Amino acid sequence: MMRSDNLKEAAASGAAASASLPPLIRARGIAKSFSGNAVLQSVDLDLHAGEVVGLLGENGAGKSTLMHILSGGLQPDAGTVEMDGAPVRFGSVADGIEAGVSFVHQELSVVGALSVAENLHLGRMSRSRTGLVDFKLMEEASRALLERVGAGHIEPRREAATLRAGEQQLVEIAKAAARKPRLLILDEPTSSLTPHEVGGFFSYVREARASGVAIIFITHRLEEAMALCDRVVVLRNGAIVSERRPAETSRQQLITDMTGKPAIYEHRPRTASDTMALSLKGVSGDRLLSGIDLDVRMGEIFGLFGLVGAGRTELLDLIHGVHRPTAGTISLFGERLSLSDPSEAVRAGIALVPEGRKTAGILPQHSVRDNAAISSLRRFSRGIFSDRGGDPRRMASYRQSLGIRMATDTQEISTLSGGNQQKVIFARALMAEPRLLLLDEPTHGVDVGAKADLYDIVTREAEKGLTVVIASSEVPEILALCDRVAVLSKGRLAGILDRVAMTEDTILTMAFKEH
Ligand SMILES: Nc1ncnc2c1ncn2[C@@H]1O[C@H](COP(=O)(O)OP(=O)(O)OP(=O)(O)O)[C@@H](O)[C@H]1O
Repeated sequence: MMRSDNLKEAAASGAAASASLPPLIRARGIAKSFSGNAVLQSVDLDLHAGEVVGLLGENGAGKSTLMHILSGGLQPDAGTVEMDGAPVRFGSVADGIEAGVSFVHQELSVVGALSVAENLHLGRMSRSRTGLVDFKLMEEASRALLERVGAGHIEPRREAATLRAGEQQLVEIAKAAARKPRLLILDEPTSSLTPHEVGGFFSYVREARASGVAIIFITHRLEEAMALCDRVVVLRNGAIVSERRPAETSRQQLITDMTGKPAIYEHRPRTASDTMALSLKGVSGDRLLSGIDLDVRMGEIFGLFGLVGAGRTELLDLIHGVHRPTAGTISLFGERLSLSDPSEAVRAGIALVPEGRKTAGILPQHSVRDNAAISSLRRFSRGIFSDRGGDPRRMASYRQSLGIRMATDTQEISTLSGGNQQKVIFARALMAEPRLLLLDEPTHGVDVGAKADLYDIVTREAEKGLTVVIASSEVPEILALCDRVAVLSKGRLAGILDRVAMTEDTILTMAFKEH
């Protein structure tokens, strides 16, 4: 196992106050394989009370697997775990929780039909003296919990299904906080939070650290890891390759630790085609959008930026036929679109990579191959699995170019790491050979190296004539990829910036202007 020199020193000083005590968690020689595939190889990790440790690594590096082992959801093939110096072996997640280990997963699991308060109290409903569930008490406790994690704006009575992904994430964090854990594991907790929510969440983590909780923060956002963590551990191919302190390292160094090479993607300018691909005239609809005019040329990569609630996803939904516009017209290559559902969009040559994997229509019980084949098959036939093989050669080529990590494409998609599932969804959209590709936050959960690969592929497809519209809340993504950007604000078009005018400043100023 490779380890950097500053490693042990950093680990030891992570919690100087508790230096004389054994670490809260000491994991030694942790190994795990799936069907003969080694995912973790002899991992050693110490975690001290009162420190925030960032866990970084490429998609499929083994981060979630290691966390499942520490929290009792998986058993290691080899290795030991000690807690406060005594050996422990959690037989289940419940055992882990009992011992004070709480794991907030990447995939959300709130129960949509229940209220926020009920979700927060699942399995531990407050009861009055008469034995009835005391909703008032539950709501008050929920309000306090939500406020603690920076989610005071969420009303406890709200039905959980009506919450945004980011709000659901905060409810999950509040639920974990309620268990008063000693070790809190957070797997990509900020991927769908607004910048404001990230601020509130950071305050909670700092407060938890001050009260002695050990926190593991898994993220693909290196800036956040650098801002929040006392120590950053990098996992590569199932082994720890570095442990560093944020103040003594750089973004580039961490990327190199993760991938073995620096990942830099620069926008490649292209000459605009004369052919109009997508044209929106006075489009209103989906309750929020009003009077949108846009023209996107063939082969252009066109960004849609806006703060939460600006209408980015809603606009993509109108183009993709999820909803019909209440006014205005949408045309694709000069033909007016009148789509009544998304399957018609696929036949018209429009593919969408939707936001959020769970809602992205993956079939979790099915193989990667079946999942990748869905939309391309729909285009040519009406049955989903009429040819279950899809096009294995093209899938193999995307597997290679996107670096999709899996044992075989007959593997169930749900056994892939989160970021690799996202890449399969991306491959699926491209395999449909669309004329127009709609991307809604396409790189959530995708590691920095793979992001650069995805940008490169999108750019290469655009060079061949594919028209791309990408909604993103990440300004660096817009700047890396887009030829122009439309900024939305409260359902209206605040303005369009071309390449020369696009900077972080101009984009954000425009987005905030009418807010
Ligand atoms: N139940 C399983 N069966 C087979 N393979 C699995 C299973 N669970 C995980 N794997 C494999 O183990 C590897 C590591 O996955 P893991 O989820 O730990 O990665 P990760 O570092 O968390 O990635 P990401 O950043 O994409 O979330 C992946 O290649 C994944 O496909």
